[in-house]
Amino acid sequence: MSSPLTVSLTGQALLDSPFFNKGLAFTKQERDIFHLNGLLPSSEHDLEIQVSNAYESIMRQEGNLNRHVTLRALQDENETVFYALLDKYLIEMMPLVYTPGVGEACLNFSKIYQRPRGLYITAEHKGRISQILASPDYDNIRMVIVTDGERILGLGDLGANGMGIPIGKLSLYTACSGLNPSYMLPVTLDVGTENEALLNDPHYIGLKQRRLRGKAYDEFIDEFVKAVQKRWPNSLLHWEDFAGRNAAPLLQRYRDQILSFNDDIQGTASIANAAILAGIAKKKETLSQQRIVIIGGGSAGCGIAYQLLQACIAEGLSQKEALNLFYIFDRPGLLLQGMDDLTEAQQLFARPDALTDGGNTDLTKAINQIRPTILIGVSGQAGLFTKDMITSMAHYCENPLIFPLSNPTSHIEARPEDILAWTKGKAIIGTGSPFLPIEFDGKIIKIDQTNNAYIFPGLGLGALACQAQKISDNMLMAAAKAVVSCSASQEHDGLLPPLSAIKDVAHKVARFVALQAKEEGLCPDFDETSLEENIASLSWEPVYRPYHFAPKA
Ligand SMILES: O=C([O-])CC(=O)C(=O)O
Ligand SMILES: [Mg+2]
Repeated sequence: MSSPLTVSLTGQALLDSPFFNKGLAFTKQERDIFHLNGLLPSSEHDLEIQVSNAYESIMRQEGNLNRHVTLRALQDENETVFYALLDKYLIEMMPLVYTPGVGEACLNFSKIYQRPRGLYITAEHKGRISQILASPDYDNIRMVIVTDGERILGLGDLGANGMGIPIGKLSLYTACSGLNPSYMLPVTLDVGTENEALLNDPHYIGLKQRRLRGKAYDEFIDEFVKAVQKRWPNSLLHWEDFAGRNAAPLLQRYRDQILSFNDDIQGTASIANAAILAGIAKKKETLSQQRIVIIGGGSAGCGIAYQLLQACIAEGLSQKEALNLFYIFDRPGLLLQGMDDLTEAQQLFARPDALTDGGNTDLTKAINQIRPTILIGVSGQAGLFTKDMITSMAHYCENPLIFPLSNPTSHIEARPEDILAWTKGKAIIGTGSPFLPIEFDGKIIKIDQTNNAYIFPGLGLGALACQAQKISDNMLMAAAKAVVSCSASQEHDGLLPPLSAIKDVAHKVARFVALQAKEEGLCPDFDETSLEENIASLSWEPVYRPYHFAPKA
């Protein structure tokens, strides 16, 4: 039996606490001690029955959105049942809690909003952020997941409705790595929105003003980061779904000041890197033999390019030789040196020479000239990979690696069944959102969900467990290598380990990340023999522990 927990809540307040509530699983004795008599029907149910009831009530709902709402209501009622359910049915529940279900939830967030969870810090709270964080409810926080809602998946600016994302990511931290949910805080920085539909929607829950920009935005973010650092000096700040224009500058500004990472830039890059390294190993090739086209030069696209560039350099290429392998396309077409308004990240990859014959802006023409071996989509634009593009790619490359990574499913650049048909089953495919295996030519082909969910749970756990001062590029590379090594040790045909192994992956990622931090001198107080103990102290299991009552001190 697990060790007892001291609890000071009683009566309705105990039933209203999702972390402590056991619902019908409170024993007769607990019902006496915690003043629950009369508040619950007589029957005592165990966790197994509660999970099976919850599963049925979710599956009874029609469609992802209703199922997401039912799951979220369960999370707000009883976190033990919620996480025990995720444990048992992770493969079925992940697309509801996470992409694509969470995308639909964010689009409808104002309408499905039920109970508060996490913090909404708005532009009106400027000057008072520390006060908001000061509540004793947040004494144990070790992980803050923050968004400003400007680039929610591939859906764009959803303002405060983007809160679904940090909540969903937090759920996966616990489901995949076991991090204690009471140590995590989802935060939305509501600095306004440019989304006209939301500004005009009477149901919208967020601040109805245009986004803070420039100095006002920077000052607001700075107040928030400093308040987080002061309140929780040993915490990790996870940046999520900021627009390209802010994501990279914020990461650069703060990555050496506070333990932090940007999941869209670094987590997505790390998993794309893992899948690509596994893919080229399968083809018995090296990175230097690749030509890499990335469609979408935002945070994810440049992040992927940057980490692959490091991998090429580690393989022995000079920076110049390595840069020559990359072609990034964004709204103006192929990124070229001298273009106006390139971000710093884009400038590094801007090419010296244009393509000929319209290839700069016509993707099929570009494919014919570049003859890429790897095509990555992080554009957020559904259907951008056309049949012409993909058949051209397969014409020049026997087994092209094709990764339409945009989320949710409705925004994918091409559906895997089409890519398989257009390439006669030759393409090696990874997607950002989940797809069922596809039957092609009598064979069942697994589609790897190349999603940062393979990386961030273990990365966060590992960085906290070794008390890293910051997250280095090599720690992200170590995370990718951990995934590749899990994949190599499993019997399967895909590039990535099966999703069913995601917990083992998270623990291996955590170990690789912590050891890499140690090697780089980024965690001077950490002794690797205490890694498992440190991980255990951050972890939690969805089981009921016996409760002892003690009044609040
Ligand atoms: O949330 C996901 O599924 C992956 C991700 O970070 C994004 O698409 O922004
Ligand atoms: Mg994201």
